[in-house]
Amino acid sequence: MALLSLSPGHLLTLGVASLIVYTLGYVAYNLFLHPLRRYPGPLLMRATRWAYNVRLISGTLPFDMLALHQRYGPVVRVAPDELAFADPRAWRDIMGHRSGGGDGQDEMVKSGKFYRPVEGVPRDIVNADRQEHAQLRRALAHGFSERSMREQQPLIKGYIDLLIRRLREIGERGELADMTAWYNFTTFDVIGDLAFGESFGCLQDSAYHPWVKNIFQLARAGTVVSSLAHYPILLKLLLALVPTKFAEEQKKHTERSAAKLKRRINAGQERADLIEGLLKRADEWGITLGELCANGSILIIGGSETTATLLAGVTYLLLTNPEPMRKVVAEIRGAFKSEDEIDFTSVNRLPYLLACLEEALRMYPPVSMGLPRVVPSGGAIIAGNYVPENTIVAVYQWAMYHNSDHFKDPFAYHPERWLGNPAFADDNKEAFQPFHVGPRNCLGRNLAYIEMRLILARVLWNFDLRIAEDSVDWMSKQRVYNFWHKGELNVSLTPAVR
Ligand code: HEM
Repeated sequence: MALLSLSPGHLLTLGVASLIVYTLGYVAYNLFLHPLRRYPGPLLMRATRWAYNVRLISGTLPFDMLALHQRYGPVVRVAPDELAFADPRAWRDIMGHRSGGGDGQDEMVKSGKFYRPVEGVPRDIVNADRQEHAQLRRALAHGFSERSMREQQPLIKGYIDLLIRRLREIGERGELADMTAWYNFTTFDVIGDLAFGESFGCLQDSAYHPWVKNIFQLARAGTVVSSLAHYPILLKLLLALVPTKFAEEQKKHTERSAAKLKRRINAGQERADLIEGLLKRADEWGITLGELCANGSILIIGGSETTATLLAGVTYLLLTNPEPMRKVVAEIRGAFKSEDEIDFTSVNRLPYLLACLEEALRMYPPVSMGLPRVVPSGGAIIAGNYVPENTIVAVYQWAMYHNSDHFKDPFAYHPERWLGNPAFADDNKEAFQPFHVGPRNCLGRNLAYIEMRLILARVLWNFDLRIAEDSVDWMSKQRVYNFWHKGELNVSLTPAVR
């Protein structure tokens, strides 16, 4: 009653005062009473999540993490309820099987704030809960078996042939090729075909398909959404403000995916691709078209941008490191008599090529961010530290791999470190997990290695590459909005003289 008799001015003052008192109380709790209060970190990050969010949205988070670990040590409190780890033991403790709650049984679950299911979109293998995940993983694993991959070889080779043809045409016209785009075209076409039964036509049209463009836009918007996911009211407000044009674009995206998948279903179950295993069980498990689409889409997102990023990264690192480039080119051109001999099996006999890829995965990990997990009830021991339940925990790959505690000369490109060179004997290889560990690690790891080896070997077999002036600092100027924001990697291509 007394409130009703207050003037609007008084009500506003009261509102502001309550907000200030609440905020001060919240900050004081986080700093002095919170179960994580003893963990080190910058004051602002320990007090509120905003300092973390600003870094996430501005694309500097993976790099800032290195500076934070250098200043505060291997465990840093990066938000009131979140810890970042730069201790190699954390990989298994966070991602591993039975990484243990109080009873030593519970695995950490993926943080719903980051792996937020989208309303109306069915869950997929990446954001499914534990039980559903195990089922999906079993069904999808079929498409990643060695036998399936052998059967997929002609399809993959066809797209690499087209890539080489397009690059040759560009070279003949004396133009520069943007390798960021060309690798994206190739890997999206390959995985599009393997997951949805048809390519995106990127190589054919020498252009990004709208489906692919949409994915890149969503990744950037995702940094804002996952920041606001910690404030449900603000997130609701943001989602209500999303322009209708954007919602329509999303609707079109879903319709395009469903249409593709229907064509794949009509082609029959017997096709050596990544979705075959799921299609075979669709009736038995009652899997809907929406669920099939969601899983097809996640295969494309997980399987193309990652591989293309690494290929662009290794190409840049070789272009800016002449000695490793000379060695890898000599290895590839010395190992074969003709291009036809470069296939799934023969590329495995190129150790220096593999070392170049590993070192690129270290310096430029496609998943550079920390993918957050939540500590189960009862808490857990992570890298020797007791961490209370409900804490968000993560390992940031870029920061881990540029940490001189684990890798000698971490900012320089040394493929030799992966070939037993004694100069790098003290490197801690356990720290290096670009595909993660445990039950939710990368299902496409073998496919990724095959694609990366084949594509790089074929490009370097065919062309001498030179970096264009405008791309010399390609890597150092990048930011990360979930994905690396890569920009053009322009190179000139001259046919190799053998
Ligand atoms: C260099 C290339 C690649 C890297 C660095 C990479 C890395 C990763 C990482 C770190 C995860 C764990 C994600 C998480 O914890 O949420 C993951 C999961 C996954 N990746 Fe990859 N990936 C690559 C290529 C591929 C390819 C070619 C495919 C094929 C489609 C693929 C399919 C998957 C799938 C299906 C999952 C989810 C597995 C599960 O939840 O059980 N990835 N990948």
